[in-house]
Amino acid sequence: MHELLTAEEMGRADRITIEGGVPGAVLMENAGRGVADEISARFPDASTVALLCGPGNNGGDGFVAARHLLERGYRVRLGFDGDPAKLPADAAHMAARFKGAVGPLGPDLLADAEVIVDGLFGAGLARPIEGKLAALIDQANECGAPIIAIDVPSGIDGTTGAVRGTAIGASATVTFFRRKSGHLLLPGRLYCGAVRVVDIGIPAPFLKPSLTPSPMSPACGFPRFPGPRRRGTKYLRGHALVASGPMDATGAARLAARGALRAGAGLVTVASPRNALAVNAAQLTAIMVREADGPQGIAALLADPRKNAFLIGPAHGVGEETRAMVLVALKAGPAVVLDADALTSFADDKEALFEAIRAREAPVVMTPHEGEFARLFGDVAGDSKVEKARAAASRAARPWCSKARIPSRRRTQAVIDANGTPWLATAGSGDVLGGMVLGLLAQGMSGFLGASAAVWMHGQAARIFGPGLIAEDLPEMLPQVFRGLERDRAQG
Ligand SMILES: NC(=O)C1=CN([C@@H]2O[C@H](COP(=O)(O)OP(=O)(O)OC[C@H]3O[C@@H](n4cnc5c(N)ncnc54)[C@H](OP(=O)(O)O)[C@@H]3O)[C@@H](O)[C@H]2O)[C@@H](O)CC1
Ligand SMILES: Nc1ncnc2c1ncn2[C@@H]1O[C@H](COP(=O)(O)OP(=O)(O)O)[C@@H](O)[C@H]1O
Ligand SMILES: [K+]
Repeated sequence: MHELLTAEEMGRADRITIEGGVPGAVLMENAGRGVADEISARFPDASTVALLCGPGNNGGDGFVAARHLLERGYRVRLGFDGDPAKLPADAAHMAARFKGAVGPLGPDLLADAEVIVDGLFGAGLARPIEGKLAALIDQANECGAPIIAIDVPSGIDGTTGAVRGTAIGASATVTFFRRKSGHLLLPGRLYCGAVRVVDIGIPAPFLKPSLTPSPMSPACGFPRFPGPRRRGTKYLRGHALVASGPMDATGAARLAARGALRAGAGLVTVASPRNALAVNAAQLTAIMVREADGPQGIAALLADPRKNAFLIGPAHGVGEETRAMVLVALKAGPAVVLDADALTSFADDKEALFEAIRAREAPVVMTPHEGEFARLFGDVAGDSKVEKARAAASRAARPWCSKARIPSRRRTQAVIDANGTPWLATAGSGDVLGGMVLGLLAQGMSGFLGASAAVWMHGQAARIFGPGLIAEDLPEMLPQVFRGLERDRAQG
């Protein structure tokens, strides 16, 4: 299951199911029982469970879970402060069916809890949590007992992943029907723990996956992942070209070039300014070096149609020359990856970049980090990163990639990466990512799939290496990433 839903889409799924004849109380019963099942499976030996129930249907799920836990022999401490008469109908029904004691929502609930169930707020979170409930959330987080969140940790926006006021830090989250985008987007992802999806009886045909983002995984298109052909040559695996910065800033291009080579490009060349030729040549072996000064130099190299993918930006320098080189490349035939300085160089002339992108057919992938994104697309509207990314993509009207979120030209396709690790927060890791995208485009992958696959592989490489990672390590982990993919494919 790869689809993700926004809170609004989930509400629509509920409504359509209920209108189709499945009572809301049945959905809530299934949801709450799913939560109780998760507690039973995870904590078979616990005796005391505290349930925090809020004023909406998330609280209703809590009442259902409490009833099942009571029946299974757990000692249940349920906190609910509201007026039962003001609960939504299904939640009120479930509150009436719960026969255990109900106490106030306060720190006493947590005193001897071995497990805490968070049913304060789910999809209906409408504003920042404040006052007494915010304090209770902080106390729950600090008390040391594991917390199981119902649907989404209270305080996390299920669509954007933003923290509203404060938020429950869950060990696990039990959600219903499908994961929501807020389970994957940062910072939400860090508050969810393991996310388990429970089937509550919403029929799958409701889904129009084209309207939803997807968590990125090999199943999102890796069956079309390129590899060498049995009787192929290196020329059939593409020739990637990377523009080097000046003499004192060449490392980024070499990192990217190594990423492209390890990602499988048949040939990789660093296009180097004359004054940096010796530095580059002294540090490259399988990767070639060619002289290319300014836009004419790049145009001359790209006149060879076998050079089918070009990356510019990492440590390239911001200014008129970089701008001119980007425009030359966009006029030529290869797939183009724009990163870092290649993007910043257009901060004051964005439309020139977008026009040049719109005027070409071959793929363009942009890999801005947050700062670079803001320089080019700071004024785009949208509540979530996904919406902002989609708005930006439609402005440039091309597939693009923004570290960890990749929408395409078609508004319908968006992917959120869930594979990255904080070990990637190291100088030059983004340069390697740009090179990996380049290497996949050189092998003929589309902009969208190439960028998606590269971001996933980048995270996977970092996971395999683990602690102590530096950018140079990333390309060297790719053989293991490929082996893992082969293994998964062989095992079906
Ligand atoms: N629909 C279905 O069939 C199914 C739904 N299911 C479950 O329902 C959940 C969604 O339920 P929901 O829509 O009732 O919203 P929920 O998250 O309980 O909160 C709304 C309440 O909180 C209040 N409130 C909001 N923010 C607040 C704040 N900061 N501080 C204080 N108060 C705040 C808000 O007040 P208001 O904004 O109206 O003043 C309102 O009273 C969903 O996550 C899933 O668990 C499952 O059972 C499957 C079947
Ligand atoms: N804490 C983190 N968790 C997951 N991924 C991260 C984290 N920090 C950085 N990354 C990833 O590392 C890369 C850093 O890119 P960037 O900032 O452009 O680095 P550089 O310019 O040094 O090459 C991006 O792909 C980003 O998503
Ligand atoms: K919750």
